[in-house]
Amino acid sequence: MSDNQTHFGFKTVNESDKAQKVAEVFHSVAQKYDVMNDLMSAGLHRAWKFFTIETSGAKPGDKVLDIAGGTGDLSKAFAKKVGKTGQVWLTDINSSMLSVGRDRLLDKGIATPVAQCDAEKLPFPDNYFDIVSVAFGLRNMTHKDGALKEMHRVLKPGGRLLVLEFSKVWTPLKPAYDLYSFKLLPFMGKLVANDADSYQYLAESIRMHPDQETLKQMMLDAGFIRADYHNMSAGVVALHKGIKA
Ligand SMILES: C[S@@+](CC[C@H](N)C(=O)[O-])C[C@H]1O[C@@H](n2cnc3c(N)ncnc32)[C@H](O)[C@@H]1O
Repeated sequence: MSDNQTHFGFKTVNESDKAQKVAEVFHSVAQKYDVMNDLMSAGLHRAWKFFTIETSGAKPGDKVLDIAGGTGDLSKAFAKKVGKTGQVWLTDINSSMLSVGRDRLLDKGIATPVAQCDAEKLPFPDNYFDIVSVAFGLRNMTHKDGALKEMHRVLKPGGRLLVLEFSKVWTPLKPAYDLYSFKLLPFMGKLVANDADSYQYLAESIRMHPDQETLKQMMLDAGFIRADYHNMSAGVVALHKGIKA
């Protein structure tokens, strides 16, 4: 792959085209995103997110940045933890996902700052947040190393990064997981969201994402210390955590 090319699922595309293609996926799925999440994971994504929040150690008064926050699941849970003295920023590059998220939070009585921004160019000062989270977002970014450096920059010394992402599944489960991802997922996407292609991209992008050890090394390379991960559901997802020194 040449310097200015990257992956969009299994396809090789110009770097300049990837963000647009990812944007089309999330504009298309935004309205059905939450129902599809529950359906595709049989509700498990709730447990993965619960574990993420508990691992973060968020406490009253903390400042939290939820990157690629989409429809706001993590922001909602963080807001409860940090209370009125804390701050949670729901951010995402995609206006459709963000407006679903903002409305959901407002419906729950949570008034939190919302900002449309690219994780690769965060509009926040250095050393500002106690916690940065990114759930199922890193996989979609063009320059993952640059995004990780930005996450490191905006964290205070001692601050934590939590990356919740699909990862490499336990090998004996791979055939069944492949069948599920490449046959059933696009079928469900077509049925519920009238969009098989976006869910085909989901399955492909998961396979192209760095595995547990590679992502851990990428976090260390971005400047994090004590980077480590915890597999969930046999490695279907992993929660990586790193600290800014
Ligand atoms: C699968 S959704 C995850 C939403 C939410 N975090 C959750 O766990 O339900 C991925 C999100 O990543 C966002 N995203 C993709 N590239 C991004 C980027 N460069 N910067 C910020 N957000 C991005 C998409 O717009 C989308 O809302």
